[in-house]
Order: sequence, then C-alpha cells, then structure tokens
Amino acid sequence: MRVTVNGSMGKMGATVVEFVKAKDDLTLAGSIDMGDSLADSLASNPADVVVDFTRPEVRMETVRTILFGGAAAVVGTTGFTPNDLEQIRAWVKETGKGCFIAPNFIIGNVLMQQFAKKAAEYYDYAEIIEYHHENKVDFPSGTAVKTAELMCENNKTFNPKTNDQVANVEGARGGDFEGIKLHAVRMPGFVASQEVILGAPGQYLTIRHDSIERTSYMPGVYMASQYIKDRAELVYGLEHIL
Ligand SMILES: NC(=O)C1=CN([C@@H]2O[C@H](COP(=O)(O)OP(=O)(O)OC[C@H]3O[C@@H](n4cnc5c(N)ncnc54)[C@H](OP(=O)(O)O)[C@@H]3O)[C@@H](O)[C@H]2O)C=CC1
Ligand SMILES: O=C(O)C1=N[C@H](C(=O)O)C[C@H](O)C1
Repeated sequence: MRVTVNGSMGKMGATVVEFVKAKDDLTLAGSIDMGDSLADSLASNPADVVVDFTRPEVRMETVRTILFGGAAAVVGTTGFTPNDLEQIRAWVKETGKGCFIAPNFIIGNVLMQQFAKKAAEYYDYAEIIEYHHENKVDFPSGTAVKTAELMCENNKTFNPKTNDQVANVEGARGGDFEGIKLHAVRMPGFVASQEVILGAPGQYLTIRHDSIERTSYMPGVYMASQYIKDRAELVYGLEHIL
C-alpha cells in the first residue's frame, strides 16, 4: 500500500512516517507539511491512502484535495461536524474514493467510548474529563465530543438535578453537551487521557483510558488504511471496523 502522510512534521504525522517506513507492506509515497502542495504530490507520486493529521481549520479542504487527487483518506484531524460529513459523503460518491475519519485511532480508547455508551443507559449523571499535552489547540478533544455523542444516542439527557446556582468562577462547571459536563486539562506530562464518570445514588463508576505514547495510535491507523483503500464509503469512527 502506497501511503502519503499529510502533516508529516507534526507529532502524529512524524510517528506515522516512522511506522510506514518500518512496515514491509507499506511504501512512503509522500511526506507533506505546511507549505508543500498535497495536490502536486498526489499528481506526481500517486498514493493509495493519504493519512492526515494536520489542523481542524483545514480539515474540509484537505479531505477534498485527497479524494479529488485520487486517493483514499484516513483522517485523524479533529473538528468534523454532521454537515461536514454530509458534504464528504457526496465527495466520496462523486470520486469513488473512500474516507475514514476517526476522532481517536486507539483501540483501547474506542473500547472506553463503547463502555461509556453502554453504561450511559443506566446512569443519569455523567461528566467527562480529558487530559492532553499543553500544545493541543482545540478543546474539548474530538474524542470527548464523540464520547458524549455516543452516550446521548437514543435521546438520553443527563444531570437532571444538579443545583448550579452560584458561579464563583464562570465556566467552572465545564462545557455542556446535552447536559454532560466536559472538562479539558492541558499540561506537559500527558499525551492523551480521558475519564468518564457516571453517577447514581450511592455509587459512581469511572471509566478511564491513558495513552502514554503516540505509537498507541498506529494499529488503528493501519487497520483503517487497509479497510478504506478499496472502498468508496465514508466511515466515521474506528468502532465500525472493530
Ligand atoms: N484521531 C486521532 O486519533 C488523533 C487526532 N489528533 C488530531 O490530529 C491533529 C494533529 O495533531 P498533532 O500531530 O498533535 O499536531 P501537530 O501540531 O504536532 O502537527 C500538525 C502538523 O500539520 C502541519 N500542518 C498544519 N496545516 C497544514 C496544512 N494545511 N497542510 C499540511 N500540513 C499542515 C503543522 O505545521 P505547523 O506546525 O507549521 O502548523 C504540523 O507540522 C489535531 O487535530 C489533533 O487533535 C491527534 C492525535 C490523535
Ligand atoms: O491533539 C491530540 O493530541 C489528540 N487529539 C484527538 C482528540 O482531539 O480527540 C485524539 C487524541 O485525544 C489526541
């Protein structure tokens, strides 16, 4: 499989480049970063798959360039909205090229999300705390938002009887997603961790995942690349192929 890495100088992109170089069945077709032309690279060095870890602001332009450049897209960049996904579905149909987007490519993290979704059926109180390195630009993480989306499927709402009347510091209760409170911690020492806390009278349940190295994302990126390279479909979330 010929793989081009977009965002190859970044923390995730550089890890993907090393992974591709080390794997016998993968060939590095291109390494693209800020200032390079992804479209030109795909024209001169065709790829089966482009793996993208860049920035939320350029997510749609990037996916468009990949699909119309004749490659399948494996996208870790965060920030995709339901409207974005509709547009991408149309591009997939038009180009016949597949797109795999996952807010988190770590299998253990995706399992945590599924456990949280299951637990949400039985608990009415829920808060999510995510912990990342200090260089992360977006908050809360795409993973935290995806987790909250999964927990709210079937129109479930949360935290019906908290008594939040007096704010000593604005925002201290966190962001709100359908009642689920989201808290983002940023500091050196963390790669990516997340805790989902679910409460009920007399008990609480904590579900936690910790990533301590970016190599933890590589098995998921590889699985997604293999899956999408010959399929003209849009997949949103690694759970769909686990
Ligand atoms: N789905 C998942 O499992 C994961 C997703 N992520 C997400 O992936 C994204 C990248 O994360 P991370 O690697 O930590 O970030 P980094 O900032 O370390 O890397 C991003 C790289 O992309 C480059 N870049 C920015 N814009 C473009 C562009 N238009 N074309 C090509 N390259 C560009 C940056 O250059 P410059 O520095 O000059 O701007 C930088 O080298 C984020 O959205 C993050 O949330 C991260 C980890 C896992
Ligand atoms: O920026 C990061 O580092 C990460 N971003 C993704 C997110 O926003 O969920 C995935 C992972 O948490 C690491």
